[in-house]
Amino acid sequence: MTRTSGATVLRARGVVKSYGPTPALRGIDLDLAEREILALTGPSGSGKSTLLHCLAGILRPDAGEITYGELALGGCSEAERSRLRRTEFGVLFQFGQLVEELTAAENAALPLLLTGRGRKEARTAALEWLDRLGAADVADVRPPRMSGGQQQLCAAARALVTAPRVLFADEPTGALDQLTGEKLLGHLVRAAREQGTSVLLVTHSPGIAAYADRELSLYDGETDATGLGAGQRIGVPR
Ligand SMILES: Nc1ncnc2c1ncn2[C@@H]1O[C@H](COP(=O)(O)OP(=O)(O)OP(=O)(O)O)[C@@H](O)[C@H]1O
Repeated sequence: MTRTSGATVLRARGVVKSYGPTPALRGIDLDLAEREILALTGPSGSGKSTLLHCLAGILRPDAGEITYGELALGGCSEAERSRLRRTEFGVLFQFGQLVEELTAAENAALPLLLTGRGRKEARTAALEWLDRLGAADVADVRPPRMSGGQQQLCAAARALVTAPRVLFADEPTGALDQLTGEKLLGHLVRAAREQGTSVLLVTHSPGIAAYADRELSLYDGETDATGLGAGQRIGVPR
């Protein structure tokens, strides 16, 4: 059992988002605590990815408020939101979206190079992260020669190399077989806990959600009838 500190790092209130006539989120409230790993679950089309994109500052909600610490994302310019994603947030998607021409170590070092760190420092940090995530053996391999699991480990190293306060992971194991997926999650969760990163984890899989401290379920753009996810109703955080 892992205790969170309780301080809220990311807060959503009344978040609404539609795509043209299609409502995706109908007024979501959510709190992510420091060091917490929160699983966002629910059926296909329930709004999980849309919510993750809003919380990460990638999409702008139509209504409602999202705050990161004291900072209201709605009041930030695009440039400020990009800076947040480079420095405070990490993102990991179903397909790692690695640069094929670069090795695993070069891919993992990219976020540090983009924030102006030196090549040597960035490479050292990238190698450390690949090692922590169990992918040191592919450090000098390019993505086309890696397995799907190795590619996701490399993408996870890239997402964590800046020591983000929040990691947004959207179905990070969705393209992997169950065993490889659970191995990736095990590494990811341990690494996040070690450095105190909060994680918002979108998943369809109960096996993967079990790695989280708490679960929030979405149905048709809303949290369930009580306004609390299944995990909250049964008294999680575990
Ligand atoms: N770019 C888009 N344009 C139009 N409608 C969209 C777009 N993205 C999502 N939607 C719609 O918004 C709703 C929520 O979709 P979203 O992808 O957020 O759900 P999800 O729970 O993440 O689904 P899945 O588990 O299948 O990824 C769905 O009705 C979906 O069809």
